Amino acid sequence: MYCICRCVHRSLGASAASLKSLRAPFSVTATLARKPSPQWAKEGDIDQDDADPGSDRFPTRKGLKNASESPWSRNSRLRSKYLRDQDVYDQALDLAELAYADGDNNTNTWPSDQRQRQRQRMPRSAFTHHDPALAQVPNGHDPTLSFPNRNKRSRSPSRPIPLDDLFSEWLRLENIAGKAQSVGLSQSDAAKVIRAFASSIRSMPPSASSPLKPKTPVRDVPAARSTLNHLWLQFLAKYVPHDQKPLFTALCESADLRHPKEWYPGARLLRRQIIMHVGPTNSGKTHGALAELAAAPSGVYCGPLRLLAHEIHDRFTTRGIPCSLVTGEERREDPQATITACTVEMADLGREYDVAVIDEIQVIGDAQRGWAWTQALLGLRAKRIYVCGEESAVPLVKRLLEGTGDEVIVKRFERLTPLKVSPGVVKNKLAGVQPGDCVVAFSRKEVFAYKYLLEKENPGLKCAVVYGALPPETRAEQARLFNTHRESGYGVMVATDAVGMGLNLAINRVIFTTTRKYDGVSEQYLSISALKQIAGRAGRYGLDHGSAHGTVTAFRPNDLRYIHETLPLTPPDLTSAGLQPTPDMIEAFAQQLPHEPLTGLLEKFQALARLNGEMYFMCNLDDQCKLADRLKHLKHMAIRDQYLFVLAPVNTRSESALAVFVHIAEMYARDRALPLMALLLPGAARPAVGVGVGVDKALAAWREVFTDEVVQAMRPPPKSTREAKDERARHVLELVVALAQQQGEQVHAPGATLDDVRPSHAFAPARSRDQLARLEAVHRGILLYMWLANRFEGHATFAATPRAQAEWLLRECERAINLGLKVITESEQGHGVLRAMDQSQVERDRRSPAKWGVAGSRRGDRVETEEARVVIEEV
Ligand SMILES: Nc1ncnc2c1ncn2[C@@H]1O[C@H](COP(=O)(O)OP(=O)(O)OP(=O)(O)O)[C@@H](O)[C@H]1O
Repeated sequence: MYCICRCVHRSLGASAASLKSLRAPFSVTATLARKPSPQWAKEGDIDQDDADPGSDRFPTRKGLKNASESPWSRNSRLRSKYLRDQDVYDQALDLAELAYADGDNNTNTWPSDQRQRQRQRMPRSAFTHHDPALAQVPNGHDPTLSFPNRNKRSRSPSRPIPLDDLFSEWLRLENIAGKAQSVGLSQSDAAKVIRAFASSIRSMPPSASSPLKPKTPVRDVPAARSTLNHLWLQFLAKYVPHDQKPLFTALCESADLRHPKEWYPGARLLRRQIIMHVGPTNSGKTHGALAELAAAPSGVYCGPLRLLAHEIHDRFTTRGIPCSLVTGEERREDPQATITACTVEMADLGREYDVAVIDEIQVIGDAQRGWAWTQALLGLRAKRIYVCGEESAVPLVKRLLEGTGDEVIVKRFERLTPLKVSPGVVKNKLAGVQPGDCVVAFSRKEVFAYKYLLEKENPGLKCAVVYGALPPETRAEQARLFNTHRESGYGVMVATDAVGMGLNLAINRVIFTTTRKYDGVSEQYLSISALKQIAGRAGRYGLDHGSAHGTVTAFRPNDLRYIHETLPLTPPDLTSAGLQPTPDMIEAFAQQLPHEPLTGLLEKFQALARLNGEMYFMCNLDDQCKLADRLKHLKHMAIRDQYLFVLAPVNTRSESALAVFVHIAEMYARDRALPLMALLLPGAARPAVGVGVGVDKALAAWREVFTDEVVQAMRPPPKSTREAKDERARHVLELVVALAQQQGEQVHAPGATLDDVRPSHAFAPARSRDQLARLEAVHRGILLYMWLANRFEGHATFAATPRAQAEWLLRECERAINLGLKVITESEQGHGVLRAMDQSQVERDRRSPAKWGVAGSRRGDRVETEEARVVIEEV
């Protein structure tokens, strides 16, 4: 008891007033601490992902250093990684004791990365804003129960669960311990408050209207979660230091996200007709919606990818229907157009349309991007909205629109061509791959390894490739090569799961190299939805793929078995839609905490946000927090601007991408011009500008990439005219001049003439995989620059680069990537990668044979079971 009191005392810091106000409640919880309730505090209550505390994944919040700056940050936070076992509360106390004994009471750690990952428990790579390829349902029931590593959030909404289990899950998913700490409680105090809360829930008098009934399994899980959230905030308020209560209340009000329908009064004034086109892939649901859009006097298409927005834009314009294009990075306004093709985040909610199309609605449940679909669904001002996607979204969409007065009509579609699962694996493995096949792997490395091996094994065969890091335009070009393989020779497509959305491919057979994918934490089986989406690419209706149906198969029997069992299943219904705070909300929130850096604001907003948990979840703000952490030195940059910056699509796992991001932000904060070229000089995977690159160097650098050899190798495109070349040359000159001016130099260097840079290409084509990766990074850098330039149009930082110039550079970069893909010949390294993969796969399968329901072990491709042998012989 003495220990406990000492911990509490110390953790409360030096403030006597706070101590006074907190002593009473904590003496109660300290008593409770002797009667732990392990069921409610078992493994997983607190983040378990054990990572290096010094790594970027755990940004340390150092913005405010002492109690006089902010009482919210004065208490110590211990690393929750220690708190993983059964009795979180006792351990918390022990650790607090240890920490204070070490004098380590300034450890200020906020494991938001783990928290969110635990919360969503989904493959992060499956749906990032860089590569939103395939929907993994982060909520709802996953019936692939016979397979391990299934989504841990999965549970049938109708199956009652014990209150204890629900509570444990809620603690973990909502990171309740973290939330308690974010309002100023130390970790040990937070643990005690949680226990007191648990106790109060258990002893609550039964009420007919409450979904929480002591000792009774919970039936309505979403409602129960929502009730817990609500009660928890009320409960927590009691432990907030007295002088902080008004602030706490005001912050809670600013973070109230319970009524998103009311955010869009314009849409609420309309009585909209929502027509849901649902069905499997390749069922014509988008085709039908686009036909309605084409016939409408005005309208908008909202798609999940830049690639799709471009495709729809091209489709309309080639048919003579004027169409504007709006993506985060590009804007091509046609004054004649009444139709717009855009990415869903860019949907204009201020404009009225006759018809709108929202594609791939199931992404509404995505942990990162779901908010954009929620916003489009609730906020679009269109008389008729066609909502296309999976059947799993129907119940959620209906619930979201209840009470809006909108009419919801559901039209169901069937696949236009049958999809068959092959009875056996691919005969002769790599040698058995034929033109029209799409080989699916799950990393860029594997894609190139398979490309190399397939081309080696099958002389004369060429492989097109598609993976997430490729620019959309390059993916489209690779798709074109594959679709015209009789002329181009690119008979086989090797792709990651990025192939699952947005490309019209004449695939006859999809071959899975594996059905497991690393999700950033561990290897998981593909979800039903992801499997269907990829497999469904086979047998595309209307394209000549050489068969009346599509086929799906695998190289390995285990994978084929998974496909056989999983493909007929129905994806679980989505249970909630994503929400994300708007810049206005963050700004209002920030006004109450004027000294708090953006990272802290985002963390606190998440901690205090109130949502209707029956229908909504808060989108993952991990990446935004990471980016915000990188901007914390820019103290004079307005919070709103910082927030807009951190919403930009940046690969937070790439240090060079982060460096480019920070560099642009620094230039912005100082109101300094930053021509795009300054980011792109050779060797400037990191920003080069500001380190004394002069005109001579710049010109030399340009000459380096415009070598005769490169120009010869690239050959001007057939359509290239003298004027086109001159235009390019002018761009180059302008860029050089802009760079020179930015360096405060005059342009007097010899060589600054049109002739010198004609015919010119900005980038040399990649000749190796590393060079290709560099070009891909440059491409992402250009896109980031364009994205920010669009948000901060007219600002001095971006004014130095006209949009046309940026687009030209983008196209040039894509050109170099496209050419690179044609000339790269892989080394033996590829073989090594694949062999290693193969071995580890075999090893894994051997270690866990029973999980398949396959009784037997594997040797290479042979499965030693009667059943499997039959399968193989059937081939
Ligand atoms: N009525 C039709 N006439 C001609 N082609 C059609 C028709 N309906 C669909 N298609 C073609 O069939 C293919 C699949 O259609 P669509 O893209 O609408 O399917 P989907 O169900 O939206 O599938 P996915 O989500 O995979 O794109 C497209 O190439 C489309 O052009």
